[in-house]
Amino acid sequence: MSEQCKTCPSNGGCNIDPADCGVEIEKSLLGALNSIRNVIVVMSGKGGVGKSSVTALIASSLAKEGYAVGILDADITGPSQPKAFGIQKPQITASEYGMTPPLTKLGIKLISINFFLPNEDDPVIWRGPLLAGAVNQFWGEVDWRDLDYLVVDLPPGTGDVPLTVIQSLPVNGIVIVSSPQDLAFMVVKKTINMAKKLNVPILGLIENMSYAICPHCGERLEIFGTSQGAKVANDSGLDFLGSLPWDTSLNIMVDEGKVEEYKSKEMNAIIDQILKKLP
Ligand SMILES: Nc1ncnc2c1ncn2[C@@H]1O[C@H](COP(=O)(O)OP(=O)(O)OP(=O)(O)O)[C@@H](O)[C@H]1O
Repeated sequence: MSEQCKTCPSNGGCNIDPADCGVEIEKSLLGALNSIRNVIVVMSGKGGVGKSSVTALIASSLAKEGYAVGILDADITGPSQPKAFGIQKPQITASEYGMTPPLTKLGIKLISINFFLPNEDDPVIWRGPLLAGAVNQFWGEVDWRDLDYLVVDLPPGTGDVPLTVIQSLPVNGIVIVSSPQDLAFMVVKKTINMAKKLNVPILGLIENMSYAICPHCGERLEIFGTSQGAKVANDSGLDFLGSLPWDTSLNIMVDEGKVEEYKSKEMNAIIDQILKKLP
């Protein structure tokens, strides 16, 4: 493996000739022009509660408010941001200031390990230190320039990558995402305790898939069990940022790469709260 491949996030896992890939960059200038005002980390205790979708919605809502926004997809083994935003196989260019992140339709700067894999469905089978190394490179070797908000999508749980991000990035606030299942709340408490132990401010809890609205009668149905978000937040001394409904149109938009087009009054109310905490 060439020296250049060793410092690349794909870690030699692609087939591109190092002479053609454009990521050989002078270390000293990497990230030198970056000025990131707020780093928001989105965590969940358990997989599948909608953390990546919520990350995409937070970033999209902030971009719609006119802020300069980036997304660091730190869910290295299960990256889903490229699909949600419909960015597949972008040509990544680089300058002496680092890799230039591709832009979404709203102009959100997005970086994800998927951009460096030969095929988007290739698995990333790395141990903790390599995963953590990729995240550090995405932070320090991407040419983010001026951002009002960098939203970080973490893998679920409290493993190596969440620990690396929380300990090595200047995190301004954590958003915790859960869903109404008992198990999800049991594990979400572990996440809350981890953030508390590491002394990083928690912006609050969002309960996703909290309920569904019957398309026929408009009744609010608690399909995943009784909503517990407000109670768990209250018991843990956290602010409850709000609930998001199960909404098939969100599911479809994420699948079609059009998450930026999703409109939600519930999300708008959540963003208002986040902006009050991190203006
Ligand atoms: N509120 C919602 N309404 C409808 N579908 C949703 C909602 N939230 C998430 N989904 C869908 O549920 C699936 C899982 O969501 P997502 O990938 O965001 O979860 P995750 O917690 O990030 O998962 P992972 O642990 O694998 O990273 C996706 O297909 C997504 O479109």
